[in-house]
Amino acid sequence: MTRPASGDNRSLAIEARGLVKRFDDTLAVDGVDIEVPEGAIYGILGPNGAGKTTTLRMLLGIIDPDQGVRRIFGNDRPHEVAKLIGYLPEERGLYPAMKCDEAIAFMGALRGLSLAEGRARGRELLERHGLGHAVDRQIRQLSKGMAQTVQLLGTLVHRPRLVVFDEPFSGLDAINQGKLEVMIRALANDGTTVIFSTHVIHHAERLCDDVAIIAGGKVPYAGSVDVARDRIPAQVRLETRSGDGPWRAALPDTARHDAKAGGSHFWYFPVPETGIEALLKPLIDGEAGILSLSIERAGLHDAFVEIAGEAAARALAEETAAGASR
Ligand SMILES: Nc1ncnc2c1ncn2[C@@H]1O[C@H](COP(=O)(O)OP(=O)(O)OP(=O)(O)O)[C@@H](O)[C@H]1O
Repeated sequence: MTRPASGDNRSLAIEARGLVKRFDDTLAVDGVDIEVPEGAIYGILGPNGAGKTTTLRMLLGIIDPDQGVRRIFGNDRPHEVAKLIGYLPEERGLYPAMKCDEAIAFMGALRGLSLAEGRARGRELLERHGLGHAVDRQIRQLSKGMAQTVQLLGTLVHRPRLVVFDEPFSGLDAINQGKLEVMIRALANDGTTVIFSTHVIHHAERLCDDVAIIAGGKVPYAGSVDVARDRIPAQVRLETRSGDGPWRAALPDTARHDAKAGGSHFWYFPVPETGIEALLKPLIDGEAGILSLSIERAGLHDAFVEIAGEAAARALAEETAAGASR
């Protein structure tokens, strides 16, 4: 099933306006507005301490905002719709003595599911996600990644309409991160709305229809990933055999030039307003010797730098590197 593009008239799973939260002298969240359409995969992207967890907790009603409103499926009292929501908190943890199916059933019971139903569904979920062999194992006998997957499955046991994952990729190896991406896409394909926080740009870029970029408690951008990327003009990457000649006049003065040891030359510049075709004739007639030519669209990383600034992007990159080496 193809999901509709963001920005259409779907109803909103989450609507937050002007959320503010202060802890003593820390302004953790400073006027956050977000809109999450039903069925979307939505990312809250930002470095450590940006306000991601505080925002998610306010959306869920775990804490109340000092100012602002939030509506979940149109209801401004999140507790009243708790049974429609699955939540993976940043602090992971299940009771170590419980067996996997019991742990999932327990999480279901907290959302109104009977224990028998929760256990049956837990077994089904474990089987479907490659953990059928672990059904009767206690949580304490699992690896950290497996325990985290069980907790994730526990958030789905009651078939929520909305799932809220706080840094769901942290603590998972690359294989389990890949499986989680598949799971998130499958949830959205079935109509479940997914909102997750992350400090890793490529998870947001690969998965999300929409993102809120958050830094220092503020959201300088909330909207479509594609629109964010298109804020930066696409770049031409041209490789030529020749390094000079009359054809150079066809390139903008600002083109960046790299001469390679192998003898070829690279030129980087924004796609000219006249289009790429107008460049080709002077290059060919002037015998520039075109070796390669491509148009490269900006990634979400470039957009993040533009929107949130170098310092926030550096903080994000440092956390990603630290996470990879843990
Ligand atoms: N209960 C609290 N008491 C005091 N300060 C808090 C509390 N919770 C969060 N903060 C502060 O609010 C700011 C935002 O924290 P928050 O946890 O929302 O950020 P985050 O983007 O989720 O970062 P991280 O990924 O590191 O958790 C930080 O400066 C944090 O220290």
